[in-house]
Amino acid sequence: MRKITIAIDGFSSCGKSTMAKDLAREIGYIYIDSGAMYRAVTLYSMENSIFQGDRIDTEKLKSLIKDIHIFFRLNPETGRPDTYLNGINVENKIRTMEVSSRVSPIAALDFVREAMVAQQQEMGKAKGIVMDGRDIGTTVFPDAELKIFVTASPEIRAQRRYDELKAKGEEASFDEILENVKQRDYIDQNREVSPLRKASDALLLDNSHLTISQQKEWLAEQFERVIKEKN
Ligand SMILES: Nc1ncnc2c1ncn2[C@@H]1O[C@H](COP(=O)(O)OP(=O)(O)OP(=O)(O)O)[C@@H](O)[C@H]1O
Ligand SMILES: Nc1ccn([C@@H]2O[C@H](COP(=O)(O)O)[C@@H](O)[C@H]2O)c(=O)n1
Repeated sequence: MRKITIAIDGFSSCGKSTMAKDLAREIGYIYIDSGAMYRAVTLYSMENSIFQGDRIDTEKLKSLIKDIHIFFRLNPETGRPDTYLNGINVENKIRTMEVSSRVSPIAALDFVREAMVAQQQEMGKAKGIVMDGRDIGTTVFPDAELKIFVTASPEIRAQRRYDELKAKGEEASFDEILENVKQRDYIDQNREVSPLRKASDALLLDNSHLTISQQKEWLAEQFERVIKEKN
């Protein structure tokens, strides 16, 4: 059966990776969390004095970007891919609030996007991939056979993230998370390069009132429909 490319975009913390990972596992496709790549560049920037307060030394980052190597490896315990930055597993480190609060300005830099998009396109060359992010259906894989754009209210998204952090035993403030979600949405939608937009041919999914299993079922139906059409 011919494999396809699946692009899942949308606002922060709305459940894109939850849906994407589950679908990829069930259909035997590769799953790539493109946000993890921007988070890894941000962590690298934090660890290499590229941030001076909130200011980003863009010239320094530009000169070092070729030294940033990101890859994913399946974690047999979680059954999910972990993110590696220059050979080190940074999966937990890139999910902190500090990284979340710094990632969108880094992801707005044209040379950072150019480097990440090139790697993402390389990963998807052979198709059979589910990638989630902000510009997958518009820029990375404009010819993807199945495109989804996910949304939910900021309050619902912040609550989901808050619950997740609490369940992991991490310190979390609902107000701080809500502020971060809104701030990232704003930067992601208003940046010059590849702003967050629904691709004109993407299906819109507002999952504010859907359970994880309902959205999973909906996505599986969309996949089955497209696969039938394409084969
Ligand atoms: N329909 C849903 N109902 C309730 N919780 C959900 C739903 N979908 C996802 N979640 C939970 O919401 C949280 C955020 O989901 P997820 O990490 O998949 O979002 P995301 O869109 O990939 O976020 P980010 O953009 O930050 O990477 C997770 O804790 C996940 O379990
Ligand atoms: N294709 C993408 C994916 C992500 N970003 C930026 O990275 C941030 C973190 O992404 P998460 O999916 O982990 O939330 C996100 O807020 C965007 O700023 C991007 O620009 N393009």
